[in-house]
Amino acid sequence: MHPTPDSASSIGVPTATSAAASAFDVGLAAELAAGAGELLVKLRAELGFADRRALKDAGDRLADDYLLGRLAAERPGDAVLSEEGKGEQGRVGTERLGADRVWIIDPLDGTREFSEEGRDDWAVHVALWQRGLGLTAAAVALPAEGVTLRSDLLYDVPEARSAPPRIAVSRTRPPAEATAAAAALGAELVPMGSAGAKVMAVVAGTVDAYVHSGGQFEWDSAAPVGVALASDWHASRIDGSPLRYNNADPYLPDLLVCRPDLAEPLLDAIRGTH
Ligand SMILES: Nc1ncnc2c1ncn2[C@@H]1O[C@H](COP(=O)(O)O)[C@@H](OP(=O)(O)O)[C@H]1O
Ligand SMILES: [Mg+2]
Repeated sequence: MHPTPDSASSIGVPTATSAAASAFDVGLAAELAAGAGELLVKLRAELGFADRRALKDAGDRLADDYLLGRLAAERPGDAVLSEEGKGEQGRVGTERLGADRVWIIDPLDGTREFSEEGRDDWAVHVALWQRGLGLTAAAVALPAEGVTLRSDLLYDVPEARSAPPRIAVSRTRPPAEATAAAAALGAELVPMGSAGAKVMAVVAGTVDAYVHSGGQFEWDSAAPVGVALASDWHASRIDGSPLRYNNADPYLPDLLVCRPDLAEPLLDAIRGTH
């Protein structure tokens, strides 16, 4: 049973998810991501953009407190890995390493863009990792667009376009691999903030690929990758190996998310740069 997509807040159509995925977990992921997103939209309106540092800090704190509070209430037996969390719930925590169910959350991805007036490339990530199964539920809210993408909805891979491919990259640190891959494929680079916003631009068909390297953590990609994989988009490390989550060290420095037909050409081009 899948929730009916609400046309105002969701795109995509219901999809068959793996038997391991619980509709309740995906529903919670989407509710929490959208709920944190609403708080962040209000905060932006209240604080304004005069003090960007204060806005970023307040946003991180507000969304993290909300998500940790709701997860503690709704799923008290589960562990959490959060960018903002501290101690057992943060990057230095070890409790999650023995847990069977771990929520991997990025309360505010694209913090820089969140603090810039008029930008909508920022996101809230909520994913569930389960031992032996990997990512089984995921939601990415794009609050400034009023959209939440989720792993129980299908985001169809469109027909290949005849136009040159478009590759999303970090606005502030576009990796050399992406520049080289773009040159090899005659592709155009599209600078954008937030890992979540970039992966969602891929599954929405706005761009054809997202290439990142040079540093990132599990929370930056878990929920976006969970959404993309559930709809059969390609997601891997840039050497083609699988993305693995809930590692002792959550550093996960690179990824490629793209249309399946572009995976091999892009991986070949990236390999050529190494
Ligand atoms: N070299 C790096 N090291 C650590 N984190 C990085 C990184 N490059 C990008 N990221 C993180 O990945 C997210 C997307 O970055 P970008 O917009 O540059 O593509 C941001 O998450 P946060 O906004 O949650 O910190 C950013 O901090
Ligand atoms: Mg992030």
